Amino acid sequence: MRFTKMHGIGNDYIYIDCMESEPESPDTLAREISDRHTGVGGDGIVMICPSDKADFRMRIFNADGSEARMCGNASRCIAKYVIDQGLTDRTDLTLETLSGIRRLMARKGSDGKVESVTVDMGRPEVGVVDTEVALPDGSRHRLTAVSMGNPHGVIFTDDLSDAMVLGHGPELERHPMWPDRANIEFARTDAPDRITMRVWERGSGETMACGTGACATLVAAATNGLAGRKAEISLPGGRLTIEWLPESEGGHVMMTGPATEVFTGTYIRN
Ligand SMILES: N[C@@H](CCC[C@H](N)C(=O)O)C(=O)O
Repeated sequence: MRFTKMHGIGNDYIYIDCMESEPESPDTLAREISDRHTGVGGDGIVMICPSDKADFRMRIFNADGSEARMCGNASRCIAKYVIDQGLTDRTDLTLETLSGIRRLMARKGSDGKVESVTVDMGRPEVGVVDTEVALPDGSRHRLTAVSMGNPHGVIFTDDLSDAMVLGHGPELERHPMWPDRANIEFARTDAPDRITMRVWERGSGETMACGTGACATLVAAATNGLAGRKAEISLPGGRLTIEWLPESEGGHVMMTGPATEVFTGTYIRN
């Protein structure tokens, strides 16, 4: 099976061109091929498929085989893939996801390849705001729930240590407050337009970046009065610019960041 390894600020997936056919059991494939010791290694797989509603369709599976409804970093990488591979000659595209249709606007660099992409991530849905969650170890965390088409719990804290992220992320992901687990963001507001965060992703563990997570964090920060509606979000793998447009302009969240191809290869399924 041919694949392309790509990443969006370190959030790495194995991209499979499914314009002709889809692999069997993509959930099992995602678990096998994402393994960093016995597979290619990645945070999951992304399938680029034809669509009858948009220019292309995305399916994304986390490293544990669960299918996700949306992925910000993969949306940018798909724009790069389909444009650089000549599957389209347009740079303003639509992408069907399980959470609806998203608009991708790509910019090319001097080498003619896509360098950065802005994604219209749609309207966020804010759930509980600044609610206390208690864990069995006695720790208490205040979180704000935001859906960016997938579920996020954002915790504002100055403690971005491993003890916090790796120690509490797994339990918070599976807290009974979520019907279907959630992605957990640990964020510190450095200024009204600058936020630093780490993310514990549902189904993949800590990743270098999460596009939907960065959007959810900006929305949670603005909702809690901790930031304005536009900020640069720094993640372990790099930076994204996130803007939550005013209600008068539709209230959508716009995400801008790079997309990078790493290598291509052939995976032999046993
Ligand atoms: N890394 C992604 C989100 C991937 C899916 C997520 N783990 C989920 O299960 O919802 C991003 O860049 O948005």
